[in-house]
Amino acid sequence: MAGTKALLTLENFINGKFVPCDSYIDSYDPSTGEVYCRVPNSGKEEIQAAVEAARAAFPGWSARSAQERSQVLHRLADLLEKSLEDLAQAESRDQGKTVTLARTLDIPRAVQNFRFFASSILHHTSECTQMDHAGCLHYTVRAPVGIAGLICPWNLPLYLLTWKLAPAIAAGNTVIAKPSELTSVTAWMMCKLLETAGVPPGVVNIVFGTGPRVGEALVSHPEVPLISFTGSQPTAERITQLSAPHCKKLSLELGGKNPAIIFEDANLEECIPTTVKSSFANQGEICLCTSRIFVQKSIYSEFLKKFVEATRMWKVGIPSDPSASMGALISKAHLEKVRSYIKKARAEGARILCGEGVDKLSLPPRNQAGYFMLPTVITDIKDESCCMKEEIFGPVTCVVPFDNEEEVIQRANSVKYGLAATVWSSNVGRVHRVAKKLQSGLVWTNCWLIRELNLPFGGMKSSGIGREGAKDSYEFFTEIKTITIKH
Ligand SMILES: NC(=O)C1=CN([C@@H]2O[C@H](COP(=O)(O)OP(=O)(O)OC[C@H]3O[C@@H](n4cnc5c(N)ncnc54)[C@H](O)[C@@H]3O)[C@@H](O)[C@H]2O)C=CC1
Ligand SMILES: N/C(=C\C=C\C(=O)O)C(=O)O
Repeated sequence: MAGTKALLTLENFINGKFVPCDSYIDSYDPSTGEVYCRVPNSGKEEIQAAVEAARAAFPGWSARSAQERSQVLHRLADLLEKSLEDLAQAESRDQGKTVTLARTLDIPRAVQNFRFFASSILHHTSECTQMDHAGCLHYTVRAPVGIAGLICPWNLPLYLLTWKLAPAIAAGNTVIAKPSELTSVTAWMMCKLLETAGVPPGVVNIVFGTGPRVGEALVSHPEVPLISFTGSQPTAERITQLSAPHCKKLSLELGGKNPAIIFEDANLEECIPTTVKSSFANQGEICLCTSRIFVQKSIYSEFLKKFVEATRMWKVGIPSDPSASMGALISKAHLEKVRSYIKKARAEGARILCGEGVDKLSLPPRNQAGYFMLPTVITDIKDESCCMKEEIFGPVTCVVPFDNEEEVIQRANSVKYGLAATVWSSNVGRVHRVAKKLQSGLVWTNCWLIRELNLPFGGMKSSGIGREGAKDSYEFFTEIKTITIKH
C-alpha cells in the first residue's frame, strides 16, 4: 500500500451524500505506473445502504412527469459541459487515454448522452388496438422497472456510465452504479454535480469497488430487478448465473473481434487513415475496434505498405502531449496480456510488421514505468490463430488477404463474436449484400464509429444480449403492461 497522504481519496455516493468506506483499493496512473488514488473497496453493506436509498427515492422520482425528469437531465448535461476540461484531464489521468481524446470524445459524448435521453424520453408513444366484435379497446403502458444496477468497464468510463445512467433515470428508475475499480474518478466527480442539477437524494447512488465483491453484491441483491452491464464475456456469464435465481432483466454489451473488409475498389485514401483509427483509437481499447483486416488480393501489397506507414505515424506519447494519438494502456496486467498475444503470433510464424518488438518507443524518464506500447500490425497469420479469434482489446491488428466476396463473408463470420464490422467498397450493391450477410450487430460501410444514438447498439452471438439506443434503452428500463377496456 502506497503512502496515503497525497492520494486522491474517493467516497461512495449514497442517498445524496458522500460516504467514506472502511477499506480502499489503490488506483494507478497508467502513464507513470504510480498509485495516485484510493477507491472505496465496498461490499454487501454499502450495496444494502444504496438499495435502501434507491427504494425510498423511487416513488417520488418515478411519479414525476417525463418533462420534469428531462429538465433535470438537461441541467446535468450543462453542468458536465461546464466541467468538461476538468473531467477530460481526470479521465485521461485515470484511464491513460490522451487528454485530446477525452476532451473531444469521452466527455462531449457523456454530455450528449444526457441531452439525448432528456429529449428522447419526451417522444415515446404507446400502442392501442380496437377489437370491435368483442367491444374492447387494448392499449399498452410502460412503467419504470425499479432499482437499476449498472456495471461499467474501464475503457470509456464516463461515456459508458452515462449511456446507461441517462436512459435509466429518464425513464423514472432509481440507480445503483458500479464503475470499474480501475477508473472511478469521473463518476465520483459527476456525483458532485447531482444536487445542483436537481437529482433528488437516492435517485443516483454510486458504489465503488471490485467486481467479485461489490459487483456480485449488486447483481445478487433481490431488490435490484435489472442489470445493465458492459464488459467481458466471462463476467457476463457470472452475472447471468447470479441473476438467474431472480429472473433479472439483463442487458449485456460484450466484446468483439471486429473485421474490416477491404475490397479492391475501396477508396484507400479514406480507408487507410480510418482503419488505422478504427484499430488503434483509445489504445485499441474500444469494443468496436477493428482487429482483423481482410484485404482483397489484388490490392493487398499496396494496402499493407501504406497501412504500416500510416500506423507508424500514429504517435504514442504521454497523455498530455497534444500531438499524441495514443496514450497508455489501462494496467500492467492488461499490457502484459496484450503483449502475450504478440509473442504467441510470433511463435506461430506470423510476421510483426511494425510496433511491439520491431520499433523503438521513446518516453520521458518519468513515464518509463507507464503502460505504453506501440501500435502493432501482424500479418502472415492463420484465421485459426488466437490473435484472429480472441478479443485482445489493445493496439494490435492483423492483416490478411482474401480472394472473393463469399469467402471473406464466411471468414469474417467464423469467430464467436458479432459486434461491429466495416466494409470498404465503392460498389453500392456489394456493400448492401455484404452488410446483410455479416453476423454483426453494427456494420459501418466506408466509415467507422459514426453513431446515431436513436438506433439499436449492441452485438449478436457472444457479443451480448439486448440493444441500447433511444427506443431500445427505453424498453429495457421500463416494464410494459397491456390493458384491456371492455366498453
Ligand atoms: N466493452 C467491452 O467490450 C469491454 C471488454 N473488456 C474485455 O474484458 C477484458 C477484461 O477486462 P475487465 O476490466 O477485467 O472486464 P470485466 O468484465 O471484468 O469488468 C467490467 C466491469 O465488471 C465488473 N465485474 C468484474 N467481475 C464481476 C463480477 N463477478 N460481478 C459483477 N461485476 C463484475 C468490473 O469490476 C467492471 O466494473 C478486457 O481485456 C477486454 O477484452 C473490458 C472492458 C470493456
Ligand atoms: N460499449 C463500448 C463502446 C460503445 C460506444 C458507443 O456507444 O458509441 C465499449 O467499448 O465497451
